[in-house]
Amino acid sequence: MAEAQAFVTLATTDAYSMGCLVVGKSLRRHGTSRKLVAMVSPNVSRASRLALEDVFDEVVVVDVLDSRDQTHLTWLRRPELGVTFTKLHCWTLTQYSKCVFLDADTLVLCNVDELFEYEELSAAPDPGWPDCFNSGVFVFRPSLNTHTQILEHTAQHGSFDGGDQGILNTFFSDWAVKDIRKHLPFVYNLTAGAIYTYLPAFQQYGHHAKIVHFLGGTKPWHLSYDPQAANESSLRDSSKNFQQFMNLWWVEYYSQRQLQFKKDDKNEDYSAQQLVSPQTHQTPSQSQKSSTEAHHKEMMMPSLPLTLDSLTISSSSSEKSEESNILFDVLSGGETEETPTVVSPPSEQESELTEPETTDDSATATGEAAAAETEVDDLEHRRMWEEGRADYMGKDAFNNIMRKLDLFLD
Ligand SMILES: O=c1ccn([C@@H]2O[C@H](COP(=O)(O)OP(=O)(O)O[C@H]3O[C@H](CO)[C@@H](O)[C@H](O)[C@H]3O)[C@@H](O)[C@H]2O)c(=O)[nH]1
Ligand SMILES: [Mn+2]
Repeated sequence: MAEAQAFVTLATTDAYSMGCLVVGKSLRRHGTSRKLVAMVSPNVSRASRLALEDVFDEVVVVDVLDSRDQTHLTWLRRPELGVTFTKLHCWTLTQYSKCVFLDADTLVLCNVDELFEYEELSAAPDPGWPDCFNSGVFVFRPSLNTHTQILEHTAQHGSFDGGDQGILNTFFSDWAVKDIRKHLPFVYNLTAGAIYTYLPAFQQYGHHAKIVHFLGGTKPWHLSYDPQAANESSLRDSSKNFQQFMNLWWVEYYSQRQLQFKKDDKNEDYSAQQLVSPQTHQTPSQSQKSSTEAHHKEMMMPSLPLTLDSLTISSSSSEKSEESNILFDVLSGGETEETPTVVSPPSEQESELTEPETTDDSATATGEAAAAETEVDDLEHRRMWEEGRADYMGKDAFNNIMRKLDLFLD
């Protein structure tokens, strides 16, 4: 019997592949010891697949299953969700004994390997109808038998919402009442909507968030990075919080470090590797570099009006705090020469990433000196960050991040 365990995600388009990339990178950042699997449909471009192969242990091609259930999907006002039936193929991954499925629109904020202690089918309540579970994050056991049963169930009963969530909730129909141990805490599937509907609860418990889920029609890849928006005084607090998660998604999207770990240390203990300081990293080989560059050129990217690699935080000793070190870690994100610098907004005709412009030498030099100075502290703080003890969702941490970004961008 298979012993290995894996996190699994899915993309049937290049846009959702961007989401998968962030899911994979955020899992690696937090030192998961489990395998990473991306299921993609045959129409996903080669460039997207290559990018995913940099991060995931396996990129598995699966056929698209489509509900074509327009009536129900129209109720949900999401005609595109029929394709989420494809998710049901995750039960065929029988090379793994247990898996955790993560929607492509999720972002992992700390190590969540403890999810593998849960049994099939464990999931968090859906905020819209808490007696249903949300199918964006769930624990399952691959089994061809279960796969067939679910497909038969689907053929017979359809899906009450037109998507996979409707099917899975009627298939695992006793989830609401049978076994409370199969109810994942909401912090494993914190939906953006909950921030709006119950802000005081978010303020009380939000800093325990472990996985954010950008449920709904607007995904992070539809919006661009906007450090100002999160500080807009006219915005309600809930919108600010949402924007901050959105910005964090972009920071992860552009981070480079995980790619090197995957390439250099495939199948090694990533958490141990991540304790290595940036200065002692092996320089990425030319082939790695060109594959990453190719990915950046070929992947469709919305505009990112930000110079991420220049965002090295100059931390004067008086300013040193856990948050600023974490920020250093998040934003510096790896070898500077590899990260795209200035990303110009794509023109109407051209959706590809525009060639990076030259970096401001003096800014980079100052940044590097500061980075070297704080190396020792960075290691310790990085370790805490990797262990998920960073609490960067805490108010101060986030304010600090936004303040630093604003300072830089001014
Ligand atoms: O064109 C698509 C649409 C979806 N997906 C995948 O399917 C997942 C679910 O779609 P998503 O757009 O994330 O749906 P949600 O907005 O999260 O809506 C809810 O409803 C869906 C349909 O029931 C469930 O799959 C979700 O888990 C549930 O959160 C995505 O994350 C992707 O992994 C694709 O690959 N291509
Ligand atoms: Mn989703």
